[in-house]
This record gives sequence, C-alpha cells and structure tokens, in this order.
Amino acid sequence: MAAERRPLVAGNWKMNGLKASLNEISLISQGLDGLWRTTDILICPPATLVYTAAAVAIGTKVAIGAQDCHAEPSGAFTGDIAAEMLAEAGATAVIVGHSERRTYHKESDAEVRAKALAAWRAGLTAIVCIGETKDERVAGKTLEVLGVQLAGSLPDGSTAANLVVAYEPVWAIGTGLTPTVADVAEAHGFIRDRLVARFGAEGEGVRVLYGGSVKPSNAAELMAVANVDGALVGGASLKATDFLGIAGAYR
Ligand SMILES: O=C(CO)COP(=O)(O)O
Repeated sequence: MAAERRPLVAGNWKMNGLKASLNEISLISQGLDGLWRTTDILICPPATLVYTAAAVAIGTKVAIGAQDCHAEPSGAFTGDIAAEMLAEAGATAVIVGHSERRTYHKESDAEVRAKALAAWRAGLTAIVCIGETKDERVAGKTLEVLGVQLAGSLPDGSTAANLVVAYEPVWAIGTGLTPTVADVAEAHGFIRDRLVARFGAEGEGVRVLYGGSVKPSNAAELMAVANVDGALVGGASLKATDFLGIAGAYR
C-alpha cells in the first residue's frame, strides 16, 4: 500500500531577493485559498531575509526555510551561518547539498551529510539535494550517481519528519529542460527503493521532490508522476503568481 505523503511545494530563491520581495510571500499566502489543507508550502529566501520573511509569514500557512547551513553550531567560520541561527531566525527547514553548493563550493557528500545532521541538531528539516550532470546522464550513470549521493549524503536516522530529498538533475536547473516523465518516474522510483531499503517504513514516508525548470505549464504533469511528492522550484518561485500556478497542481 502506498504511503500517504503530504505534498510539499518549496521555493528556492537562491541569491535573489531584497526586502521588496517579501511582498511575494504575502501574495502567496493570500493566494493559497485553502490549498494549504492538502499541501505544505515553504519559501527559502536568502539568509538576509529569513528573519523578516518568518515575521511576514507568522499566522500564514507559508513556512520559511534557508538555503544552506554550516555543520558546526558556532565558531570561527567567517561568512558561514549555523543551523541554530537559522532556526532562531524562524526557519523550519534548510536545503543542503544543492548542486550549486556542490559545484561552486566543492561540497562533498560527507559535508552534505554533516550539514543534514546540523539541521536536525537545530530542529530543522533537512532538504537534501541530489542529481546527475548531463555527462553522467548521457553516460547512462544516472542511477549509479544517485545511489552514491544518497548513500553518502543521507545520515543514519533519517525519518519522514526530518528529511526531504530533492531530485534535481543538474542539467535541468535553470535551463528550461526537464527529463521525460518516464525518466522522472525511474529516478524517483529508484530513490524510493533506496530510502525504503535503508530506513524502512520511515523511508516510505520521506517526501521526494522534483526540481529543475518546474513551471506552471509543466507542474501538473511532473507532480502526477509516482513518487513525486512535490517540487523544489527556483526561478518560478520568485513571483507569487508563478509559484501559486505550480502549487495549484495539487488543487
Ligand atoms: O535549483 C532549483 C531549485 O533548487 C531549480 O531551479 P529552476 O527552477 O530555476 O530550474
């Protein structure tokens, strides 16, 4: 029997957004129109906006997350931010291991795993990102790569409550390209199998999001795929109308 997994539609603003963008959060909350009854909504603004975004989101059905954290709770790590700081600022979740962090900051699976543990230590849900590059897909190595990333990036003790996995093919991020529905089904089915093999019933409950060029026009098709439990949206999360158009796939 398939587990009941509450969909999650999450926005990753990346390095976009000044104070004026907080209005989009208000607009999202106003536009939900009961959607929150079935679907969790999360916005991950840049770190500078987490505190004010959380204040704007109080009393709404929009949760606020962050985009990265350091593994340590404090210390001499200039420019870094601890998970505890994000939690105090009002975040309830943090993205770790996004491909842009893995590429530009050379984050390894072991570092991503340490960051996920830091998220838990601070009481945050860890949204762990994995995904293959174009070269890896062309070489037929997609599932192999996903398997290695899952084994290395997910800590022991992952549960349906403390972990979300985001499958984001690197070549689909910001490109307008998306995998076929069959390819999404294959990747998500593989991820589910690995989650269940390692975490049992908890792995059945972990939500697996698809990310990479999700738009209002393709959201319904992607969200209907088995084992796709929501979306991690980049560019189209910056405007409330686009984001609501995607979340509306769960109406
Ligand atoms: O990286 C992503 C979300 O984390 C996806 O970005 P786009 O939706 O802009 O392709």
